[in-house]
Amino acid sequence: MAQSNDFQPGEKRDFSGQKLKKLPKEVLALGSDLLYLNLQNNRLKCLSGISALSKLRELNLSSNDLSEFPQEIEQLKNLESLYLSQNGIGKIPEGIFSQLGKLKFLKLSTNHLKGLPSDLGQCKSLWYLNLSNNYLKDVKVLEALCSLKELYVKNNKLIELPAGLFFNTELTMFKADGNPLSKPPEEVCAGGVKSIQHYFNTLGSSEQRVCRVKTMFLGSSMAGKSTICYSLRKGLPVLVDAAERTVGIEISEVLLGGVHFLFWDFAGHEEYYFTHHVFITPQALVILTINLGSYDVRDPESFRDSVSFWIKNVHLRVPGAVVLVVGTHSDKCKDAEDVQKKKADIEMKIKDMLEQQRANLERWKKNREEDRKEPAQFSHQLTDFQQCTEHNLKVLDLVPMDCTKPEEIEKFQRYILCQVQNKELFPNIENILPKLYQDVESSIEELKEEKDIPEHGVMSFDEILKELKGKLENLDQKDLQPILRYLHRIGIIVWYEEIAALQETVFVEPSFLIKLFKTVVRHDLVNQLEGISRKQLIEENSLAINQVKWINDLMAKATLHNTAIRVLLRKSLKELDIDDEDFLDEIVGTRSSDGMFLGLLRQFEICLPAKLISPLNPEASEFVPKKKWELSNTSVRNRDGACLFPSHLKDNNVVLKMWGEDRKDDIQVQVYFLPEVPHGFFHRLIIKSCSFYPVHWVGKDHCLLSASDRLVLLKETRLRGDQLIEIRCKRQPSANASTAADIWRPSWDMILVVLGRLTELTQQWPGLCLYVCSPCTEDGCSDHFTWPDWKELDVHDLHNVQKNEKMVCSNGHKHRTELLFPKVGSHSAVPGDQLQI
Ligand SMILES: Nc1nc2c(ncn2[C@@H]2O[C@H](COP(=O)(O)OP(=O)(O)OP(=O)(O)O)[C@@H](O)[C@H]2O)c(=O)[nH]1
Repeated sequence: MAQSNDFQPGEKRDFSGQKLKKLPKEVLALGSDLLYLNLQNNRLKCLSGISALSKLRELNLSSNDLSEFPQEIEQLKNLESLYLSQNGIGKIPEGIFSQLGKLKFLKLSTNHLKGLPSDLGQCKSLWYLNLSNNYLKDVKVLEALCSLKELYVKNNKLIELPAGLFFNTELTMFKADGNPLSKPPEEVCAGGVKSIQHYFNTLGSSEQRVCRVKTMFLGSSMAGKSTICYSLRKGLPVLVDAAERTVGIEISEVLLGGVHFLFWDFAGHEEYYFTHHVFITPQALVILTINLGSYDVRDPESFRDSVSFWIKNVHLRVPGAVVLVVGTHSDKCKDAEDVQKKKADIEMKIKDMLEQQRANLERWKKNREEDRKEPAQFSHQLTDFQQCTEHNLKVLDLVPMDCTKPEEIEKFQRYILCQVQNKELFPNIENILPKLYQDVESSIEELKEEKDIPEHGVMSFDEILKELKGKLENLDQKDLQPILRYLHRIGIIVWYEEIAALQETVFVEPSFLIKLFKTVVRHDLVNQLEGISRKQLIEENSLAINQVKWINDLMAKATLHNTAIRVLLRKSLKELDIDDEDFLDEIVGTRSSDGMFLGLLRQFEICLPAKLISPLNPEASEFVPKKKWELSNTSVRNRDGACLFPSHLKDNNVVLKMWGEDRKDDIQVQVYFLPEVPHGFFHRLIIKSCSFYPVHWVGKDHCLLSASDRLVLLKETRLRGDQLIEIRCKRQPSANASTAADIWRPSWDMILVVLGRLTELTQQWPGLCLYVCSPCTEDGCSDHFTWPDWKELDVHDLHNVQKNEKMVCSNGHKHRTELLFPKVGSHSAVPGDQLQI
């Protein structure tokens, strides 16, 4: 790719971000002298006259309003680099690319392309091609691009990839996430070109077609999820006892009409949802179960609890999911008319809710488009909005059902089968897999039966590979990786490759893992503590007096003593009939060493390790008058150890007492969440941020972090109907700071660390869109200053894009720039110079 600085001053022109609607005459007059032209971020709809620039080697037309591919480009026979991303191009006519024999670099991402012209294959020098975010179903033509080194086809509609693409070209970089791929499946592509080549090589003649779909049952407690699950499995109504509540998630497999359904039955209590979201994975069928009998059309709470809570969370976590809504207990409704009334009400409210969310996003997007002053710096915020508005949660019409009737169960079986076989809804339930996949899966089953895999099923990648090699001699690491990724997607195992701390750990028995979590992540934790027997206390060398303290500390400080966790865990493991003492010790741990369970809780960011010495700051050491106060020794583990579970926090009193009043001259950053702050997000942010700043105070939706003389407050709040997390820091001039920017540096350091953690977290919710700004702090002014694309910049850039000493809001209020944006000196604010995102 040519760079603008490869050209002499007279050979290049930059007209980016000038709201141009047509090509400026002065440019066209340059004719064959011009080699480089940058027209990105304008409003161009056509390019009449561009053929005059016959020697052009690089042309940047990204972020314009082109809806048709400009035909005149065919005359720019010297073009080497062409940028056309973020336009609305729907079609490329035949015969253009056959004229562009020198083209090396082509960017066509984020357009509306449904197909590619056959002569694209004639661009034999093309080494970079970006076609991401289009609607392509077929890329066979690219097999002819023998020089191709980098290819991006993310977020298209590709089902199959042509094998020749990976054997005839020089491809080293290939990205295809977000396609409904069945050959090869997405998880093979995630392993890169080598993994795809390996897939096609091993596929050979051993090709197997496998139809499988992970099916997740979500909905409030008592809605009838387990009843449907069991009944579908049996093909007959199975009535579950009302006292029998699902704890955690139950997993089972059912074969219906040639399709394997992996049922994941999630417990309905909202408290359980905190650990559920990590198990809600893409490309699955979601069955949202609603109890029609108890649903009340006049009560907004009824819709919130039984419908919107679930739909909103699915939307944030798996934005492209298909949600099938089923209304159980139709026999408990007054009559058929009542059933229809409730059905119509729920469908209408869902439609309204999704439309409102969409309209809100559009409104934000439009605002951003209108007030973009230096577009290049804000283009990513816009792209985020664009992508969010394109997410399309498909919610199917509600199916009313009486789970006590055999004919309704049969009808529902046929219905879900019909839905998953609909290629529009589920383009890739069929996967074409090498036989090795089946061999590995069967071998895992055998190893379980032979007890070579421990009952808890928690193993390192290397251990599982070693065990499997005993059965499949030639299996190696590169074979196993995509197979485990596939088994994770369809719900047979759990493997969080993307979480650094869990990369090496494979959970071969997901339901066991989930049951363990439910020991402590549950709505009735206080009851569980109260229910501990004397015998169980003695086993952990504890007394009844300890039990009272455990309960009090949980209720007052949301902290659960590690000893109490051990007692509860031992109890639930015994209930699961696990009595192997060595195994129990390994999981439960002892007073002097943490068991595997505590490690898992922390790795999954469910709780924060804490100490119980100070009521304000669990990590701080005790203050004794006249004795030197020392920093707490974090290496002393477990003695007095406990875990903080933020979901049990009831108010913000402790935080507010330390922080005092908000002040007008606080520096403030607002992070708007669209459509909303996901359930459990703030609690995870508390855990992440407090792990970084050990001196902290926490509350229900507030958290205060401290480092040297700085305090940074985070709070989840609402403003004019929008949800946001606000980050504040009080003015605290440092005695030895020489400039105004230096005074604020330590505060911005902390804010940037928090923002880094926050962004890291948002990756778990792909349906989420963030908008970051600093508000104008004048009384009554609602204007704000948009942050540039801070995720993309390093800290120095962030300083450089704010050139002014003062900035003025649209209502004329002046602010010093260092109070609005991180203005750092010559050294970096965050270790490593780059925001750790
Ligand atoms: N009459 C009637 N009873 C139903 C129907 N569906 C479920 N039930 C009963 O409703 C109760 C709750 O059903 P479950 O299947 O346990 O509910 P769940 O959604 O799994 O609840 P959690 O385990 O708490 O998440 C059970 O007693 C079922 O027998 C139905 O269509 N009609």
